[in-house]
Amino acid sequence: MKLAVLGAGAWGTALAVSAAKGSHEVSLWARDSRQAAQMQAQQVNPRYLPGVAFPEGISLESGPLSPDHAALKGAELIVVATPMAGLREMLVQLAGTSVPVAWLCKGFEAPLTSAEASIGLLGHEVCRVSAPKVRAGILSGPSFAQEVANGQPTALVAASEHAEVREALVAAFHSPMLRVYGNDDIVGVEVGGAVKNVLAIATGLCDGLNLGLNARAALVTRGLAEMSRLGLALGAKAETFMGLSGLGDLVLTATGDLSRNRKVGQLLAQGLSLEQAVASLGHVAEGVYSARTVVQRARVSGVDMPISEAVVALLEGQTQPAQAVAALMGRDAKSESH
Ligand SMILES: NC(=O)C1=CN([C@@H]2O[C@H](COP(=O)(O)OP(=O)(O)OC[C@H]3O[C@@H](n4cnc5c(N)ncnc54)[C@H](O)[C@@H]3O)[C@@H](O)[C@H]2O)C=CC1
Ligand SMILES: O=C(CO)COP(=O)(O)O
Repeated sequence: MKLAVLGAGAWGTALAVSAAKGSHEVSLWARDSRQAAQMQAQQVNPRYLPGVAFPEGISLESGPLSPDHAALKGAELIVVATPMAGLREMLVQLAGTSVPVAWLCKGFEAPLTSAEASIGLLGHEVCRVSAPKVRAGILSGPSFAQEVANGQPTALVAASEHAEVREALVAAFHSPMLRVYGNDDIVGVEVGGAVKNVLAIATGLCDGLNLGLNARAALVTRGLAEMSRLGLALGAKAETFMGLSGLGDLVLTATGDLSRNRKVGQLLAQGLSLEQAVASLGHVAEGVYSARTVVQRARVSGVDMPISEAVVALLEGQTQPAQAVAALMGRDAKSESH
């Protein structure tokens, strides 16, 4: 199969490597032509995935993306591997394609304007307005790029309302060490992937402040409850949150030290400013950019998300960690099912 992977960060590169090891032909597009040249020369991605040698079958591309770009020639599946901030721009270029398209980004797009009514969108909502005819989906689930690139066992979820997109993702990426499950609930899968990043900032803070393992388990569990409430309000199925992109990705990201979102929380706990924490990562931490929208969409839907609210207040400097903990612990007693 021939694939185009648009975006040569850690995750796009890891999946390109994984697919090429499965004897697929992969065009890996980097927006930075110097980065593409460096990868071509070294057969490794030194900036975003050092130490992982490219197998045969990966060709490097760059230059402004357009519908007739060489990277897309003959592709049977197009994978957008940019952060959420780049998704719309990519989809606009892909609006006329008849090839299945899937993105890897986990988050809400930032609101397009600063107007109060402007609200951030999930990937499938961005696609609905920017490339409505494209048959699209998302590949998500608990997966640190480094482990997938190492060939360590991983399970992903391919979510789309189109069977053809789910099947293309399975054909491209399912392999002996990478299981790809199908799911038609793209809303639930996208909400899971976006909200777990915000919750991982919370558990990173919790662990950085040495609040204890009980506190972390409480954040994960009550975080799952608020993720599910938002998902149901946006039209997701409840069972999706017990799956790979819900509980699975939440556990991985909230507890795994390879997580960039968790790292942001840990660095904030050490006293770094948000700007310092983000700058020290060298990679995107989508929870930082999605947190405000998670809370905004919850408010619009009448959904209570106290942990996400606390993360926003911390990120925006409106509260300090000790105050946030006191506010969460001081909430009225209530039934666990609410
Ligand atoms: N790294 C991981 O383990 C995983 C990442 N993801 C998701 O995949 C997406 C990409 O993450 P990574 O590859 O890890 O990020 P990264 O930070 O390693 O690399 C980001 C890449 O996107 C490019 N980029 C940044 N802004 C762009 C824009 N506006 N337009 C086009 N290209 C742009 C950068 O040049 C870079 O090549 C994120 O939404 C992330 O949440 C999902 C699963 C696993
Ligand atoms: O999505 C991920 C794991 O599934 C990666 O998480 P981070 O972006 O926090 O590193």
